[in-house]
Amino acid sequence: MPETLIKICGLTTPETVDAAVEAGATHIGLVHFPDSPRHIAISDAAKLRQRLPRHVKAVLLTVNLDPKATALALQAIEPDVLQLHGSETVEWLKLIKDNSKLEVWKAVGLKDRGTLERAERFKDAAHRVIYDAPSHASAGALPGGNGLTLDWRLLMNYRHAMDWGLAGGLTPDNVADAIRYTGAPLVDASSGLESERGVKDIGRIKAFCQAAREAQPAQV
Ligand SMILES: O=C(O)c1ccccc1NCC(=O)[C@H](O)[C@H](O)COP(=O)(O)O
Repeated sequence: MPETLIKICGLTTPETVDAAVEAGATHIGLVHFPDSPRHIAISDAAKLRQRLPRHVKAVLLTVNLDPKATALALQAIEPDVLQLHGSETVEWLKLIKDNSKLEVWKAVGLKDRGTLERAERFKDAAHRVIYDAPSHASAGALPGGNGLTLDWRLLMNYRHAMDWGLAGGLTPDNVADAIRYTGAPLVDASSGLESERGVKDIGRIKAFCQAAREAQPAQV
C-alpha cells in the first residue's frame, strides 16, 4: 500500500514550512490569492520554496489568475505543482500541462455524485483532482480553505478515473477516519491546522502528519 501523500496548505512563514517538512509532509501549499488570509506575495513564496528539500514538493495555488500573472509566478517560484482552485477551463489546464513540466492539479467542490462524475472531464488535462468542500457565501466566499467537510460517503468505493486527493475540513482528529472511509491517496488540510484564521499551529501540523501517516484505509 503506497504511503498517503500529505499536503499542508496555506503556509506563510519559514517556521511552519520547516515544521511541515520535519513532520513528514510530502507537499506544502502556497496560496497566491489576495482575498485569502493565507495569501503570500510571489517574492515571499519564492523564498519559502527554496527552503524545501527535494523530496517535499511545492504546490502553488491560484484562483482564476490570468495567464501573464501565472507565468510570472511560475517563473519566480518554480513550484512542482500548480493547483488551480477557481473556474479554470479544461482547455486552459491542458495548455499548461502540455507546455510545462509542472504537475497540474484541479480543485473541485464536491456537492454530489454528479459533480464527482463531471470532474472526470479533467482526466487528460490535470494530473490530479482535489475534492474539496463546495464553498458557500456564508463561509466568507473563499473558494477553499473554509474548514468545511464534504460528504465522504460520495467517495466510498468510487472508481476514480484519475489520481485524486481529499481536502475540506480535515484536522488531526478526523484525518484517520477520512482516510479509512474514502481511501484517499492524498490528504490536504489548511484551516484545521490553525490557532486563528490564517495562522498555522506547529503542534497541529505535527499531529495531522502523524495521524495521516498512521492511518490505514479500510479493506474493501
Ligand atoms: O486556503 C485558502 O485560503 C484558499 C483560498 C482560496 C482558494 C483555495 C484555498 N485553499 C485551498 C486548499 O488547498 C485548502 O487546503 C483546501 O481548500 C482545504 O481547506 P480547509 O478546509 O481549510 O482544510
